[in-house]
Amino acid sequence: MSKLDVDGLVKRFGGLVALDGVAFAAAPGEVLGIIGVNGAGKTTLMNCICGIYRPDAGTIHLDGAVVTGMAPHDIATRGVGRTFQVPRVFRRMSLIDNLLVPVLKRRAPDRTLIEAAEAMLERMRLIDLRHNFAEELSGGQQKLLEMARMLMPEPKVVMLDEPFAGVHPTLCRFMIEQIEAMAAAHTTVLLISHDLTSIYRLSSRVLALNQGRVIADGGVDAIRGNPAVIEAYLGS
Ligand SMILES: Nc1ncnc2c1ncn2[C@@H]1O[C@H](COP(=O)(O)OP(=O)(O)OP(=O)(O)O)[C@@H](O)[C@H]1O
Repeated sequence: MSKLDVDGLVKRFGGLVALDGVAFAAAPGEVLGIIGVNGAGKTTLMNCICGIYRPDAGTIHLDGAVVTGMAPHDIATRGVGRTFQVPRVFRRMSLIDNLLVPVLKRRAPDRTLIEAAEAMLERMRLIDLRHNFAEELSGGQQKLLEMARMLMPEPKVVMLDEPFAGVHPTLCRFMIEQIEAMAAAHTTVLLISHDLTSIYRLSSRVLALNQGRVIADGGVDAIRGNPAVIEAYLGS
């Protein structure tokens, strides 16, 4: 059984069908790139998987269990983490405290937990700023902090929404290494990006969406040459 199975997913906003029967599966250690022009339904798909939106039809299985329509915190507890297009950090909290938020409801902030948070900040090259407020970080650093916070509860599935948007190229390269490390640790990674070069470099498979439908699902070479994908991009 795949880590994540999505079948027949439909999401409507009034008369607009944002997702129209989306189906795919993603396995542990796989980086599934999700591409599509503006409005294709990429973020809506993530919002349905992590419980922010309740789908109108379809099912989402996580490790074989149905999680469709569950509340975001329940889905997070089952091992799904995500980042947002515009990073959502706790601006007036220190970096260390930002990292403790997702784990504190499970355990008290003992020395081990603080050491784990410090190790994560070390990994993300943010350790020297651990006592600063999150609002003091640059936009790219806030994206790293959000990634670090997402990883703290050791999620099995992570969804990254435009991690490279507006980020300095050096930081982008570092983020790419971090995403490769997540996959190497058998995490299932769903990666939305308009940066097709990074998507093609990182993804083991790519899902192309257009107007809420999957128009292609396959390896990088197959997607690159797929006439429907080329048409969707050139026709926009
Ligand atoms: N909360 C909402 N209310 C109404 N319409 C919405 C809502 N969220 C998304 N939509 C619409 O659903 C469609 C899909 O949007 P979505 O944000 O999922 O696309 P996307 O592929 O992520 O685009 P982008 O690359 O611009 O982020 C769009 O037409 C969008 O306007």
